[in-house]
Amino acid sequence: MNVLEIQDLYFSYNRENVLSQINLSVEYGDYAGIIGSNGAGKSTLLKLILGVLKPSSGTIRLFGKDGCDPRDFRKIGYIPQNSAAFFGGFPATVEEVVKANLYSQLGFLRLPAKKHKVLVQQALETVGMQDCAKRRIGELSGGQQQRIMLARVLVAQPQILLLDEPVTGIDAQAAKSLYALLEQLNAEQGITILMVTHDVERAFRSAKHILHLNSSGVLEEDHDI
Ligand SMILES: Nc1ncnc2c1ncn2[C@@H]1O[C@H](COP(=O)(O)OP(=O)(O)OP(=O)(O)O)[C@@H](O)[C@H]1O
Repeated sequence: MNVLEIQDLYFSYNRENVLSQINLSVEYGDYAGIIGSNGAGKSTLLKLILGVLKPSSGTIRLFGKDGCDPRDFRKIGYIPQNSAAFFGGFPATVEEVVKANLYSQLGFLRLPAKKHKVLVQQALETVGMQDCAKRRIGELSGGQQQRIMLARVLVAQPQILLLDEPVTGIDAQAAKSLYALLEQLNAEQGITILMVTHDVERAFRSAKHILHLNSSGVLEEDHDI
């Protein structure tokens, strides 16, 4: 069964055509990587899936429904490009950053209950960062911050992760262990992953399949490295 189904999608900003005739199916439990050169339209494709942008033509079905239903937002764990740099500037602790993503369960004025604290603790354990819960996020390394970004979305127990360049700006060792973590989340928790990356070599090793968005804005299955 497909979590995401895109048919005949075209998209342009103003008059400039960015994506052409995109067809994509992502099954529950899949781990797919999207590669492509700078400006090919990878981030744009994620924004269309999220419903932030509207297709010029074609259809996007997510969780079996047309478009992105706001009630389904909590089923999506989206990590935008450079989000660690954004959150790294917050004067907040790691657990505060993670807990803030429970907003849909907490409401504005309610204090977190024991179960919310447990969810935060579990999310931090999943990414191996439980010992840093009380530290300021800005004090952590780029690789550690990226793990916190992952914990921040995992705390809401998403069904699909949409990751935009998750290893940008982190060293080779941290990138390797982040990929290992993604593989584990996919294999052991069945979380579906759709990841945009420039890290072609490691993405081929980590993801179950790779799609290439070419410079004409067409998406095709890629079997080469
Ligand atoms: N808000 C916008 N308004 C107009 N054009 C835009 C806008 N955002 C992106 N573009 C253009 O759309 C094209 C695709 O951009 P996008 O960011 O999706 O590419 P990308 O494949 O993610 O690139 P990168 O690998 O560099 O992150 C680029 O030519 C870009 O200049």
